[in-house]
Amino acid sequence: MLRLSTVFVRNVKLCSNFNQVQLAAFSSKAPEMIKVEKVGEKQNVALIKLNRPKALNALCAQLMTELADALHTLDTDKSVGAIVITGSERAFAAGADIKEMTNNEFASTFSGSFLSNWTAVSDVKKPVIAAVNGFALGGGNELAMMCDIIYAGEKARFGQPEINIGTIPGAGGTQRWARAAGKSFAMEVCLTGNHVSAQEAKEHGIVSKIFPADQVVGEAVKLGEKIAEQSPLIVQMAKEAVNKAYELTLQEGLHFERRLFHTTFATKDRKVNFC
Ligand SMILES: CCCCCCC[C@H](O)CC(=O)SCCNC(=O)CCNC(=O)[C@H](O)C(C)(C)COP(=O)([O-])OP(=O)([O-])OC[C@H]1O[C@@H](n2cnc3c(N)ncnc32)[C@H](O)[C@@H]1OP(=O)([O-])[O-]
Repeated sequence: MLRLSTVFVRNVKLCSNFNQVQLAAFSSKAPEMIKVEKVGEKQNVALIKLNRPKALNALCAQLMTELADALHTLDTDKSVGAIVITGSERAFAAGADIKEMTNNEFASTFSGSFLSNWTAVSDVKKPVIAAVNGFALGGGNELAMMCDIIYAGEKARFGQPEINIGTIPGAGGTQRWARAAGKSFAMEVCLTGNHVSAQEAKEHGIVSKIFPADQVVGEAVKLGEKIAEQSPLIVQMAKEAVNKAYELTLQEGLHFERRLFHTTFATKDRKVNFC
């Protein structure tokens, strides 16, 4: 069995070690590991590009802090109706940064707040679209699956290779694969570490559409623009209702949906578009 440290030596010359205390300093600085811009005809879609090309966008603490900060800012920016997260054509993200985890020990990891900001994507109220090219592995795949919609390039490779380095997915891989693709395929992905092609990912409900690599981001932005034309309030309700399907029983979910549907009749947004 490979140990994290062994894999690191074989595979990784990576970002310097950041500890959790140092991270607070990053939030006041301009981001270095992501690029954020407003795109689309009306500049109402935010495009976040993961930008650590030499490490295949491995998700180190600094990058995840910058991503969480950017998402928080964009979620409260009224000019933004949807957010697209992408990487490069070679890699969306090759996983959590293995070097940073090399010296982690059980007690400090368990009792501390190790990578606690990883859930930031799933806390965003606005729609988040992942535009995936190349490798989306480990935490990279989990990051994509935290998004609401995944568009993939023809050569995208998804997977949970954690098993190869003696650990398991830690940011939702076992749960989200099982819910989207069912037990059998989820087991195959998590127990073998095998890569999953874009086509297979689409067949198993992880990806909604596949495009040539150079069109994925553009198509994701177009989708973002289409969503951004809708009422932000109603979009938020629709997103929340769909997400409840993962949390509630069918009866509870149907009840939740009905109540939100009733609530839309109290909004100006419905009157403008309906009458
Ligand atoms: C709240 C809870 C939060 C929990 C969060 C985490 C949970 C998560 O589930 C755990 C993980 O993701 S575990 C991780 C799961 N992921 C994996 O196990 C995937 C590990 N990576 C690979 O298997 C291979 O790199 C690929 C097959 C992706 C590409 O192969 P290729 O085309 O032959 O390219 P190459 O030459 O190999 O790499 C190019 C450069 O990128 C570098 N780098 C790459 N990945 C890195 C990483 N994760 N890290 C750092 N660096 C990484 C690599 O070192 C090299 O840099 P160098 O300076 O030149 O040495």
